Amino acid sequence: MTTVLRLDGVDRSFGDRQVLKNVSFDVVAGRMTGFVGGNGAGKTTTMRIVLGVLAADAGRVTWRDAPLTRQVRGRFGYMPEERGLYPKMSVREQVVYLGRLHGLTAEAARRSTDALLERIGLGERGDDLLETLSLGNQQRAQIAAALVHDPEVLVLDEPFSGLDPMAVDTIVAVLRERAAAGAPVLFSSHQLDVVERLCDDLVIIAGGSIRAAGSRERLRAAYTTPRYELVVETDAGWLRDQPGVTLVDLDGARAVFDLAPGADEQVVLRTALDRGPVRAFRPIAPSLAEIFREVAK
Ligand SMILES: Nc1ncnc2c1ncn2[C@@H]1O[C@H](COP(=O)(O)OP(=O)(O)OP(=O)(O)O)[C@@H](O)[C@H]1O
Repeated sequence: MTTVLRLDGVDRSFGDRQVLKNVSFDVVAGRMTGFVGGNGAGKTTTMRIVLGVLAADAGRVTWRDAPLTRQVRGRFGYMPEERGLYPKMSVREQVVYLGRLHGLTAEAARRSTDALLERIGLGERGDDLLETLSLGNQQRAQIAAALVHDPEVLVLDEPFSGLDPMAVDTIVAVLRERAAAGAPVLFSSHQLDVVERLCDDLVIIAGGSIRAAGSRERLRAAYTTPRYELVVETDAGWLRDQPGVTLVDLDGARAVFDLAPGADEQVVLRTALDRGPVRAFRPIAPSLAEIFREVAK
């Protein structure tokens, strides 16, 4: 897996308040990286530094092992937190304009804009002024603006906020296509369910420090105890006395429990079978919300 974008020891203060502390993480080619943190954790500040809108006090941001230049950043697709399309310009006109700014010919910019607007469900609204669109549709237009020049990497600040579930699905599909075609996507969000569905890699920030980073599977394995669901036919209360078992939830014949490191789930299953029929026995993957609570404490 090739790292394309790397942050290495980035610090940033505003006045005497340090809001980023030694921020380091990698964005890998072809993958979707979710950048997750609570309000004020430092996501926007980090993304602004990546895009060169803000300078870091210390540390480096590199692109394919070389310092990030203005020219390289020109090949980035950016959706800033403050958005920034013109309310009084038509959607198509300004997406074309942004494509031209990024070096596309007029013809290429028009073609790319029309295809994108169609793809994200704004085909019929292209000639409308941005300000006449609903907030969700304005957000779709912002996504089109970030994608028009077929960027090599996408850096998106809260791309899903304000979108209805159908719009989220559309945008998720478009971003997945881009990632699969080679353009990695770094996106911030505090909608953990969306991040969970979308990202391959996760970076969790809290209080300006990176608390965890890596593939979703690795983080799942590293930060949570193995959890299982067992459904039997009679009361499952006997689980309480099983070595290594901590009951999380017991509802008659259904139990959810954590298993201590080294304890064998097969032993629990065999004990259950000795006592009668087993209707279900399965590991439960921890949700991203649980991992987040665990590492952002
Ligand atoms: N220009 C600025 N001047 C002073 N403080 C700032 C500035 N920009 C950000 N901050 C502070 O830096 C901290 C990190 O803010 P940032 O916007 O990066 O967080 P965030 O993770 O994007 O939060 P949110 O999810 O609420 O947008 C916050 O405490 C914020 O108040």
